[in-house]
Amino acid sequence: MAVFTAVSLDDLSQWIKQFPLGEVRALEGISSGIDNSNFFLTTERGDYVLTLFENLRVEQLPFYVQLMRHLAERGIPVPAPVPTHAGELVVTLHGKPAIIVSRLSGASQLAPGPEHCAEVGRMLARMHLAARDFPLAQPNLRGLDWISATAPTVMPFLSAPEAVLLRAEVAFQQDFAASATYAALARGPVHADLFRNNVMFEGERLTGCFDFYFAGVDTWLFDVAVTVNDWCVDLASGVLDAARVRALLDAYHAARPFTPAESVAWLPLLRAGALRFWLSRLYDLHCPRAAELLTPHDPTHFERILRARIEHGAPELPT
Ligand SMILES: Nc1ncnc2c1ncn2[C@@H]1O[C@H](COP(=O)(O)OP(=O)(O)OP(=O)(O)O)[C@@H](O)[C@H]1O
Ligand SMILES: N[C@@H](CCO)C(=O)O
Repeated sequence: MAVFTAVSLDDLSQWIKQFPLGEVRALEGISSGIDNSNFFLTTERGDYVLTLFENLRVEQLPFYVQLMRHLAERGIPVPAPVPTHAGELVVTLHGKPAIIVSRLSGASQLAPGPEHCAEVGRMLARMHLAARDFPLAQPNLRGLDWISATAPTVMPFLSAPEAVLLRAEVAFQQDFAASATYAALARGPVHADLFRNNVMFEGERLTGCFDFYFAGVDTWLFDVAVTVNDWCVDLASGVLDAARVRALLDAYHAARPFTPAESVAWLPLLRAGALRFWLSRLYDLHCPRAAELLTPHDPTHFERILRARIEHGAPELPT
């Protein structure tokens, strides 16, 4: 269950008047999602999603919400936040910051083929280019600073082989982040969590992506790595599927060509992407938030992916 704050039709009848959306017709809690309370909202004007932020700090929200607006205005298929009559995008409901965004059509594609991966690669490149002139900046809050600070917290819970791998990979990533190759990588606002469950499809047509609440400024290639590590792996083994990797990378490259520095950085950043989610899943498993009711994601999946990248490498980027 993922409606942490109950909201009723009655609660909304006055509240909705600050938006140009007419009367509320229906409200339905959304059961997936682990961070926020989400509702499908139907009004006289159409279909929307209402989100109440349970954990994010209010000062973090402008980056995410303005980024969605910026991308939507440039034709990237992401939820468009609806402003109030007064022009506010974030308002309070039951004491929590809340937004209303447009509802995307379609459904997740949890068993993607190369054609789906090509759509994702194309959209990701277009998104990176469209965000180049986004004026707000916020670092990736799950970047290397967070990784370096969090690794010692989970270390006491790990087996000896896990601890050896985690210590070695954090050191490897710290060295790589200090290199000239890393400094040469293109950067900008990135989604940073573009997993299968955050993208919608109708058949083979991508209809949109959502969940920008891990977005931040980081290297574009890190975003590609996070995306490939989810969309192009065999979920049982963590092994990359060559056809899906090729489809995603070729489509990205056609819209935003990879640079020579990115070719050198590709394997280290695939490892960085695996490390980031291995560690966040370890943290959620061993250090759960108070009153956490949800089943944590399995960390061993990303440990396997990290070991597979270290041992077997990865297909090269297109040039
Ligand atoms: N704009 C949208 N259009 C259509 N469906 C949406 C939209 N936003 C969210 N959803 C639906 O709500 C669900 C939960 O949303 P979301 O993933 O953003 O929540 P969350 O609490 O941040 O979850 P998590 O952190 O687990 O990804 C999604 O799986 C999707 O089905
Ligand atoms: N995509 C994350 C969940 C948080 O969005 C994971 O699979 O660990």
